[in-house]
Amino acid sequence: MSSAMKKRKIAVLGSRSVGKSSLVKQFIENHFMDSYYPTIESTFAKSVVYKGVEYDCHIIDTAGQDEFSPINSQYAIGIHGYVLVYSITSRNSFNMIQVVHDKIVDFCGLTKIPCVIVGSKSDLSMQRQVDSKDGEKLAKDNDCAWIESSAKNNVNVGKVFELCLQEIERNISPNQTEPPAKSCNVQ
Ligand SMILES: Nc1nc2c(ncn2[C@@H]2O[C@H](COP(=O)(O)OP(=O)(O)OP(=O)(O)O)[C@@H](O)[C@H]2O)c(=O)[nH]1
Repeated sequence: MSSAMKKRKIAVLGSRSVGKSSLVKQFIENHFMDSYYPTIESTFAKSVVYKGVEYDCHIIDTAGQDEFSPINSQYAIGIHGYVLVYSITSRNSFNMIQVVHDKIVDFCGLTKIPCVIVGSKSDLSMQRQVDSKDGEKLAKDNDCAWIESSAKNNVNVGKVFELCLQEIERNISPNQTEPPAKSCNVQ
């Protein structure tokens, strides 16, 4: 890996069982499993070329959050961008997105975080509980990108991480390498 490569740390958050690990595994390892193993936390690395620039991406797959989960400083400090995942089959998981988003924003004392909101399991349209329009509106209200994806069918998986890099670059000034949350004052 060239040292000139830009390092970008991305945290994947959202409720339990929405498909965070499946999304990351499909992106990194190009495979999907129907079985479910709850995640504690894993980090993956992959170099991604976006708009002709090579990025050394470190992706942190987190344990699922609920409304009572505190936002770990690990998910706030040193993170360049966020992938916030809900399942289109779970209204509760959709409602959690605003909660998690606001916790990060509060924790870091920022008004905006580089973020893509992802409606996962788009192949399960018969069980849909969240309209695409609701997803789009939530993203617009929070000035985030939005997309629906299926890790199972490998639909829009690469696009999720491209959008995240796009949001990061939109927020970062040229040559700046430190994430905005560096100023976050936590021991
Ligand atoms: N049909 C379908 N099922 C999916 C998809 N993505 C994940 N799943 C299934 O949903 C379940 C949970 O997926 P995980 O990727 O483990 O979910 P997670 O969000 O990482 O779960 P935690 O580790 O508990 O936070 C598994 O049984 C997956 O096979 C998808 O795109 N389509």
